Amino acid sequence: MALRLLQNINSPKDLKQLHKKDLLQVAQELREFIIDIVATKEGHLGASLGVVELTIALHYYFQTPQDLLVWDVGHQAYGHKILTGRRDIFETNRKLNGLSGFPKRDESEYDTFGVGHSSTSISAALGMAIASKLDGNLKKNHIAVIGDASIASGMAFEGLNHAGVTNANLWVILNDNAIGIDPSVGALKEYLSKSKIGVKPKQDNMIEALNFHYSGPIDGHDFEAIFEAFEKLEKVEGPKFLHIITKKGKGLQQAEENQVTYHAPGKFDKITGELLSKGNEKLPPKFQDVFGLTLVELAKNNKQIIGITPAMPTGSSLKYMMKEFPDRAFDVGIAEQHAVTLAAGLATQNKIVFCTIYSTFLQRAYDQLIHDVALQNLPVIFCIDRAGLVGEDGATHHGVFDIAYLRCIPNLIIATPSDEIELRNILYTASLGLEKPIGIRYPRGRGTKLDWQREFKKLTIGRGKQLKKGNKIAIISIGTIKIEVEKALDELSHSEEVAHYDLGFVKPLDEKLLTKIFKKYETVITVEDGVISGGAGEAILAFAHQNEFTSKIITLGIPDEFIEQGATQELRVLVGISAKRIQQKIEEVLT
Ligand SMILES: Cc1ncc(C[n+]2csc(CCOP(=O)(O)OP(=O)(O)O)c2C)c(N)n1
Ligand SMILES: CC(=O)[C@@H](O)[C@H](O)COP(=O)(O)O
Ligand SMILES: [Mg+2]
Repeated sequence: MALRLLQNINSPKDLKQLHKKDLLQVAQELREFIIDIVATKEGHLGASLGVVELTIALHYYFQTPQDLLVWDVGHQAYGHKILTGRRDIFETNRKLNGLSGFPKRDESEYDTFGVGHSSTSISAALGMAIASKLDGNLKKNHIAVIGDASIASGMAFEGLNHAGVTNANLWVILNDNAIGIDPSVGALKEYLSKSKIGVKPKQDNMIEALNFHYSGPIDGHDFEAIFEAFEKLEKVEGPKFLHIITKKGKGLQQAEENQVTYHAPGKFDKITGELLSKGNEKLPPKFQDVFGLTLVELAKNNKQIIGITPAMPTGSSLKYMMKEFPDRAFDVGIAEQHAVTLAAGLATQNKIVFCTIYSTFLQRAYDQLIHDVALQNLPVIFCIDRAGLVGEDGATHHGVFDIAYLRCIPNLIIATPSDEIELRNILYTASLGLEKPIGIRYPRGRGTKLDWQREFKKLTIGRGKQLKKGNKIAIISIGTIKIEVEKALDELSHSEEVAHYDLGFVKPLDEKLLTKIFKKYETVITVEDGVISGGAGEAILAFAHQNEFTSKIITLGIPDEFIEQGATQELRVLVGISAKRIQQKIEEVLT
């Protein structure tokens, strides 16, 4: 690919040397460059393709990095990274020790705010704008770029609400492509689509009602229209709002036509756009599909069952229930707090609610979990997806805090199924009706069992089990990290000395089983794919201490630091919970 212009753009300064008429060529080259790299290195595609013109226009018109640009979520910031000095290392995007897939303050002065979770941009940019004002810096622009799905989140509205009563030099640019990862939902989406086609009378403009100077909607792929809007809004004081319409996936036909798939498509042919993933028929299922398909099975037999996802129907596989039972399965948009309290409300009316949320996004709804669910002991079933290390999304997305942040909440059961069968059985058990809320955590990706659709078995809450006998050391694994322990034991020369237990539940702990273990073994090693501080291993340590057991206890898990991006397996090696590292630890103890 010839990068006639792009190859000479090492910073926005270089971009500004070009004539406006050259920007179309830059846009074409930038698109090709993004497609070229994402086709082989993988990552988020559609969102960055959709904002190519906007990205170029922002860096051409404004004085970045003095003017502060905040990307919401940041999955659309690939063009921004490439134009701000990271073109030649962009192929390391999302790889171990490479560029982060999201803007990150440590990485570049152009990355003004670390992102990954959505809907933070307006608050962050407003904070910067207020600080500039206090410092007497009245010329500085502060620009939040936010998508139509992200702006529907409560947090974005909190930011708009505040900004509207300030005179801050804040720009909010709404990149409206009518889709999140899945199609956008809700009344705001309807409002936006009406304003696009001019059905809404001007006086009904809700953004103007919030005291913003509003401009739009305009074609976000048209440089002239963008510059004209920038010039117009620059003249007014106080918060400004520009509504642009773009197409997600713009420039790659397949990505434009299949926007859900091409949000993050994996490897694909850069010319045809054809996906390169092989047929999946012979592979074990994804945990998400075990969840989603099992839920459909359960919902068929029980009309009280309801499903909820905040904005991740495809990722979580709730899409299966949404298709089969559209009246009982809800995508509520990027609204984790609402999702949890909605679940609580439904549970007060005796509905059996399965609320599926990525572990990292459940952090958003912590108070709702405590105040609305646990405190009232409402038996909501939280299906905590993407638990553990998630790989290339990195520090913003790893689901490593959940055990620690859930363990301290009274009433809450924490289940850590160790494979697909256990997941299926705990979903079934929960559907029969529990007296308390439960969090069921499982990881991103596939399990190991092709024959997972076995007959349901009711589990006893709080019961762990022995998987392998041994006489010297006991390994207790928590959840699906069991597989790494099994591999470690397979390759161990003195494996008869090592027993293996599956904890099953972090809360309540299987005290009977733990008592047996501590009475028998000199050394106990716990292995989890969550943080050590406050994790399951520490729960076991506390149990041993309280009961005056004297075995040596070694806790393996995520150390007290943020883990960056990389392949999940690479990261497991790094933190010491891969099969090899567990084996080394056992050998250390045995010698
Ligand atoms: C708090 C939170 N919930 C969910 C997500 C997952 N997520 C990432 S991007 C995205 C959709 C964003 O859509 P939009 O804001 O319209 O941007 P677009 O992808 O269309 O550019 C979602 C749901 C997230 N990053 N953060
Ligand atoms: C940017 C973002 O938050 C999502 O696109 C996330 O990367 C999805 O993760 P999964 O690929 O695990 O569904
Ligand atoms: Mg969108």
